[in-house]
Amino acid sequence: METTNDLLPTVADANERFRTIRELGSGTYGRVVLALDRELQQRCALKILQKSTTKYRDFHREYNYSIVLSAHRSIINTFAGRCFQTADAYIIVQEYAPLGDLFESIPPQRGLPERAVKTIMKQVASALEFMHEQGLVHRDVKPENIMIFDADFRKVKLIDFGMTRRCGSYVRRLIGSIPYSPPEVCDAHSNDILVSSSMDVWAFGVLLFCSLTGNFPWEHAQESDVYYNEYLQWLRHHQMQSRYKLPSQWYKFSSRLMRIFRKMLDPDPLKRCEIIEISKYYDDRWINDQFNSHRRSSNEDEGVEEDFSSSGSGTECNTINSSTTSNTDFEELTQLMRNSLTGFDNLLTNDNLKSSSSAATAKTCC
Ligand SMILES: Nc1ncnc2c1ncn2[C@@H]1O[C@H](COP(=O)(O)OP(=O)(O)OP(=O)(O)O)[C@@H](O)[C@H]1O
Repeated sequence: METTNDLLPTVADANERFRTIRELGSGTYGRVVLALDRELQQRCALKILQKSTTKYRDFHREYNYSIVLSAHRSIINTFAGRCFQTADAYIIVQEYAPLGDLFESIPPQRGLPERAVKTIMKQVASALEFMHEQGLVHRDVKPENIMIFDADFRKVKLIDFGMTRRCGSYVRRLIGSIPYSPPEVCDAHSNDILVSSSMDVWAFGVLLFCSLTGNFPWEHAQESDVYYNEYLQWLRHHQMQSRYKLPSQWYKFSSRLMRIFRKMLDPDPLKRCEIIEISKYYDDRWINDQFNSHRRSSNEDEGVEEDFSSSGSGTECNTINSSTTSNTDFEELTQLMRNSLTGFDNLLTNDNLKSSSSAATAKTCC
């Protein structure tokens, strides 16, 4: 029998201790509010998981992982002693991130400057590496789950351990996928999917692309997706050492960055690199100079790039500007995903969704 009173103190009136200030976000399983802890006179984030929609087992798992992982400097701090439950909900009390999440900071169709992305990715990679060392897989790496604490991105933290599972365990296949889902999840035939840290590596690669471009590389990592298929064709030719035109949405990246993309975004999970691999690339230039809209000078030396001038059957390479590089619109698609997370009723009333194939896929994670 499940018991709910062994883990958290039950509070009759949460308002006695916490004053709600405003809603910070909502997701599949609950909502997050900014509150003032009256006792400590400190602002904090309350993640409210309704008992009607959250099994005790799921809350218990997320709570425990959140506490254990708090030890890492790039993972959100969960205050074990302050969490509580009411008659209706479990409340996880966490430190408040004043600058919101990374999604809100990425300029759509433009992306963040290379330097900022490197600063962010170093921290996210370190957090994921820590998780993987503990034998845990996050399974929901995306910009909405990376919180920002300062304008220079020197302090960012990973949140949301609701999907986290032990490496080597099995999870039920979900219907649909999101752009961060790896191909083995998108294409899963069996009902049970083996959890592996390589899932996070794939999502990290997509996150890297999104942060640098403000676009998604594809909507789904499936051959039926034209952008994914283009990437796949290019990758296959590259592996056979034959020349093939790099799809235009990858055109701005240096050959070094394309190398790490190939290692992280390998369709075969067994061939994917570890998260730590990225650390070998921080000193390299990631964006080709002529495409770097954030650069100050245009006349710096360039590395030798691959495939740019070769002919092939891939998409025509376009000059980089906001319209030609946009494949899957980052802002629209992520907004669709966010809207969908607020409830299925909203999905049906949102005009945007009616014309988008992502509607049915938006409710799931990798
Ligand atoms: N500590 C925090 N400080 C500030 N905002 C936060 C904090 N935690 C969460 N949020 C906001 O609330 C949103 C949802 O949080 P969270 O991902 O934990 O909920 P969820 O229900 O698990 O969401 P999802 O279904 O998307 O995984 C985040 O994207 C973020 O914008």
